[in-house]
Amino acid sequence: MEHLDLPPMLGARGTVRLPGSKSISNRTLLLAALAEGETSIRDLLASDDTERMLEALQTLGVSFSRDHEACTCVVQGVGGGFPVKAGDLFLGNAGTAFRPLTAALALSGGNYRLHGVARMHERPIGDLVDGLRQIGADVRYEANEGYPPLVIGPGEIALSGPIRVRGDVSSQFLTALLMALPLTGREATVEVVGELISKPYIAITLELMARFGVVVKREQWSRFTIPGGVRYRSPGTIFVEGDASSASYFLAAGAIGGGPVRVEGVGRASIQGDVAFVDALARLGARIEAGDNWMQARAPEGGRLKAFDLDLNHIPDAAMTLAVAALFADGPCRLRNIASWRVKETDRISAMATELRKVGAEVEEGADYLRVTPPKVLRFASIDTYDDHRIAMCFSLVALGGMRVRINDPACVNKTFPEYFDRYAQVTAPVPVVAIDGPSASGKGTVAARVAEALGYHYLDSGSLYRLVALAAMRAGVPLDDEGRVAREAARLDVRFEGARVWLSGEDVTDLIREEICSVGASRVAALPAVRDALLDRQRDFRRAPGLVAEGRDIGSVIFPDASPKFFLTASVEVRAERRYKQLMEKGLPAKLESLSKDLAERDARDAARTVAPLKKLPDAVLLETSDSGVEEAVAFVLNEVGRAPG
Ligand SMILES: Nc1ncnc2c1ncn2[C@@H]1O[C@H](COP(=O)(O)OP(=O)(O)OP(=O)(O)O)[C@@H](O)[C@H]1O
Ligand SMILES: Nc1ccn([C@@H]2O[C@H](COP(=O)(O)O)[C@@H](O)[C@H]2O)c(=O)n1
Repeated sequence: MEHLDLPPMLGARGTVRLPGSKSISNRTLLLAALAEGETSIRDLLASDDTERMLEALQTLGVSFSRDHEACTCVVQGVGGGFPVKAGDLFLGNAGTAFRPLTAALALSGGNYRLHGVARMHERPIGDLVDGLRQIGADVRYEANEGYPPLVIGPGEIALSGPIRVRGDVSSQFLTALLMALPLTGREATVEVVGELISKPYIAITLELMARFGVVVKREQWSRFTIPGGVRYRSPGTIFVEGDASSASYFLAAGAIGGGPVRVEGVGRASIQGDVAFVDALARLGARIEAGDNWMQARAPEGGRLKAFDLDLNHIPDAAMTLAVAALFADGPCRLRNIASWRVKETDRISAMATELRKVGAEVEEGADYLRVTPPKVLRFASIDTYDDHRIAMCFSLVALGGMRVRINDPACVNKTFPEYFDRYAQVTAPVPVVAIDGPSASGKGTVAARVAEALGYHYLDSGSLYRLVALAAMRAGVPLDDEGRVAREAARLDVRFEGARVWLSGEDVTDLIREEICSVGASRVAALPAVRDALLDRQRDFRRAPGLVAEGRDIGSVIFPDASPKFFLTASVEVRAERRYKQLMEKGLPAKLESLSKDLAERDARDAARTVAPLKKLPDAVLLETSDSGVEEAVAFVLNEVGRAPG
């Protein structure tokens, strides 16, 4: 499976222009299609869910033209029911397309089949179908009672009493009925059974219907009346607000990562309920500012977010972002009244609990709540995303805790925000890595350690890990060409670095691993792909704030390909052999110049010839030839490239 590795971040700061709201985009497309006249929709979201809606409308005989660059779509309304009276519609996992189209097609007098991806066929739709059947609609289940796929025929529509629909599973059932009922041309009343959840989404529906000329009379949140004889009429041009749910990731990034992070395209004047996310974030101590169409978040005065216990029924989607923000709170947090999570793209309560535990949180999962106790230290985790865009987006925030995180199947964000990770990269600052690769005894270690000290960064001598593996394998009697067994030694290496000293299973082996037997052994085990794999994460874990200087053979190519700057440090083989000879003599270790020179040449040849992560100068690495220059000059050169004057 594809994955995206996000490095640990130093913080977040900047401005993001948001893509159009999914909820507004798909409602507006349907209303524009059903309306009389031409509607120019500006700032329309381009994502999987809107594509499914547009494909369906095209199949149903609605014509439109799109300017992808300008995010504009001009829809020629059909002025009532759809002209095409038969069709097979695939709607992916787009609830905002599936539910409203079900109701509109049930009142369009044709024969249709609606289906989607496997998960869509697990998401309940029975309450909507029951509501439609009350007025004579012909809607049948193709497979499982209460779930898509659906088969729709021309029903005998009769509006006598109020239509009763449950409001406590998904507010989209009510939205679907409300948007479709004007197609009957008659007065219709809908009564909500049970407590209506996610009310702000109904507010969006009513607001958009009003913009298309149909004003619904609302009594509390339990009774809605559509007047008789009304028709949708195009408002001409309509602007789609930025997506308030998508804003939540960036606002949380500002609150966790210092900020300020500002989002543009949605603000206090929004019709989307999820703008209330900033109020929740303010309860966590984040410093919030907002205007009509922008919002901004910064970290709390004291830096850390406050623990919370909140009813989040009104912002179910943005609430997922708070579940991840809880990892950064100063105590256990409770997210309440979120039962609707269970019937979304996946069972979000269960999925979030599973993934939060992976990064080290203690999580209690209830039927309609989550209690998240933040870990003392975040753990690296490979986050499964369950084909759920919001899980991918909200877990990207883990990297702001200074811990790298892997997001599996990152393309799932295409559902609502295809450019999410690009925008995320624009407002986050990864922990910097300076990479120094080069052949043996070129001076990488000496230079890298000095540069790290000057910058106040951490230091990784990756070669010492291969030396340690060779030593551990030799001690365990494992032949150095037995890839599986050597890799197991690498995976369970019990190693501790303390300043310049290295400890293997409690023993100081600093000098031992510098002996030629370990040098040669290291270069042999380093050619084994399974061994390199086993040491990958161990090396990546060295990337911690405020930064890292790492040296080896594949730092710039494999371990930290995003390192900047990268150096290739080298010197002639004769010069390097002499340096190594001198170095070993000074340490009182045995050495012969001729055999050192031969060994170095052989190691270099082996390192350069191996199939995995061979030693080579990368096109984006700066060459540093030190045959005729000293350590001070090399250190000054690197610091200068890093943008820091040697001092
Ligand atoms: N530019 C230089 N001029 C002279 N001596 C140098 C220079 N750079 C490093 N040295 C010396 O060369 C010796 C070998 O350097 P060092 O151990 O840093 O190399 P290395 O590339 O890290 O080796 P290895 O790959 O084996 O770990 C050290 O004693 C160091 O002081
Ligand atoms: N990134 C790296 C680092 C080292 N190796 C191999 O380990 C041997 C010892 O490394 P030193 O830097 O301590 O000399 C070296 O000869 C390489 O074979 C590596 O493959 N990748």
